[in-house]
Amino acid sequence: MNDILNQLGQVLEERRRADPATSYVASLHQKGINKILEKVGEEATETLLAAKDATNGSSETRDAVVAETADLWFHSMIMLSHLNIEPQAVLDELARRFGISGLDEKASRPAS
Ligand SMILES: N=c1c2ncn([C@@H]3O[C@H](COP(=O)(O)OP(=O)(O)OP(=O)(O)O)[C@@H](O)[C@H]3O)c2ncn1[C@@H]1O[C@H](COP(=O)(O)O)[C@@H](O)[C@H]1O
Repeated sequence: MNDILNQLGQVLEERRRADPATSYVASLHQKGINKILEKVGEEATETLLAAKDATNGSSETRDAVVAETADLWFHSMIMLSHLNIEPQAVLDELARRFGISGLDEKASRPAS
C-alpha cells in the first residue's frame, strides 16, 4: 500500500512545477490553498454521504465509498504537498501510533 502512496507523492511533487493547462494538480496549486482546502472539504463530505448510503451493503454503494475515499486521500495529499509536508510523515505518524490503543493513549493524556 505504501508503494502507491509514495509513487503518487513523487508524481505530485513533479506536478507542482507542471503547466496548469495540462495538469490538474498544478492547476490546484496555482489556485492556492483555499481552493485545495475547498476540494478536501468537498471530498470529505462526499465520502461520508457515500458511507451513509453504503449501509445497505450493495456492491455499487461499496464502490462509491472506495472512489470517494480515493478522491479524499488524493486531495489530502495535494494539501500536504502544498504545505511542503511529505506523505511519508503521515505514514511515519501512523507507524508511531501502531499498536497503541486509542483508549490507552487518551487515558494517558494530562488532565485538562
Ligand atoms: N489520482 C488522481 C486523481 N483522482 C481524482 N482526480 C481528479 O480530481 C478532479 C476533481 O474531482 P471531482 O470529482 O471533484 O471533479 P469536478 O467536480 O469536475 O472538480 P471541480 O471542477 O469542482 O474542481 C477530477 O478532475 C479528477 O479526474 C485525479 N487526478 C489525478 N490523479 C493522479 O495525479 C496524477 C497527476 O495528475 P495531473 O496533474 O492531472 O497530471 C495522475 O497521473 C494520477 O496519478
